[in-house]
Amino acid sequence: MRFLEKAPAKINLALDVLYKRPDQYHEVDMIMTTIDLSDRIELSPLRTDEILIVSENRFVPSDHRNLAFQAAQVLKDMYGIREGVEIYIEKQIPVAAGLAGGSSDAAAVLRGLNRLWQLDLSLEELADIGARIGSDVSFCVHGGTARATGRGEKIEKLPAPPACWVVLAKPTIGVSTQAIYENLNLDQASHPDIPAMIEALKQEDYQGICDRVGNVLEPVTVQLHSDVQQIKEHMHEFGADAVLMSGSGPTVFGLVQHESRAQRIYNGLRGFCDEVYVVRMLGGRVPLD
Ligand SMILES: C[C@](O)(CO)[C@H](O)COP(=O)(O)OP(=O)(O)OC[C@H]1O[C@@H](n2ccc(N)nc2=O)[C@H](O)[C@@H]1O
Ligand SMILES: Nc1ncnc2c1ncn2[C@@H]1O[C@H](COP(=O)(O)OP(=O)(O)OP(=O)(O)O)[C@@H](O)[C@H]1O
Repeated sequence: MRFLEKAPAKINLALDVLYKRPDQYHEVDMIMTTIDLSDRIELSPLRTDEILIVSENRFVPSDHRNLAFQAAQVLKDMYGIREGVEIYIEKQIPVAAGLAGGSSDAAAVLRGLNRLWQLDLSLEELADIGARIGSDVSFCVHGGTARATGRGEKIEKLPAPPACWVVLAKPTIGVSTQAIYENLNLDQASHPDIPAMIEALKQEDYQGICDRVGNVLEPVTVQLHSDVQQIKEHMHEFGADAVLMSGSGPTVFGLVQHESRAQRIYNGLRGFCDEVYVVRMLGGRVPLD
């Protein structure tokens, strides 16, 4: 028997950093939402007691460095499971992009193994376990739209944004999340208004959401990689209603309400950027054109 799980990417509609903690992590306040760009995870029981990672994507590690491997290992250790599993990862989310691809794969493995191994854990319990693997994993266990605080592991559900299209453009550079946090100078940061963003979500106020997107990590990544700024400018030029870098980058997203506009931005950006995607915001409540 095989168990299938979808592992959707996330974007940060707002990302604020409050201070650096003694444990070297940063206290954050973020609004995250899942988008319709997903990896597919397939879990198959093995006769041998091992965790096997299979993926055709050459950037995906096939050993303990894979967050999906770590998710399976944590569950095995915690619950004394003496069964093996093959984890097949069909990768659609670009790697090291700021879209939480690895974290979402790990979250999908937690949800899937909870079923396969009949552990009967709640999403909250799985999210707590996920926090041991990475700061974005707890959010990815729940998906949807949420405020994430602490180092990212404290999750409060929020209403989904109004239906809209998301254009993603990833420059061909890799970004280390750790390096971006280390280069952040909080004295110079311009902080997004998180309560106002939450209010806009509650009011289903698309323009309000667009007006309030903000990411304190964006200037840090832009300083190191000028491509990110260029892509942002092109997205604005081609008519996006809001433009922001996701997470620690380097992927930039643009929001629009109409598919025709999304297509125009896509066509315009293809000239500058190899990896461009048009996807829907997940959990939108109004039918899209
Ligand atoms: C940038 C975001 O993706 C926004 O959603 C997250 O804050 C980062 O989440 P992540 O990639 O799951 O991060 P982790 O794997 O837990 O941490 C990677 C590194 O990022 C830095 N880090 C991460 C999260 C956080 N709240 N403060 C940090 O300073 C730490 O140096 C850490 O060693
Ligand atoms: N399942 C996985 N898929 C992709 N990369 C993985 C996975 N597990 C571990 N990695 C490693 O993690 C690194 C970061 O990849 P990932 O795609 O998760 O980054 P990201 O989207 O920037 O994450 P985040 O937004 O959570 O900071 C990669 O360079 C890769 O070596």
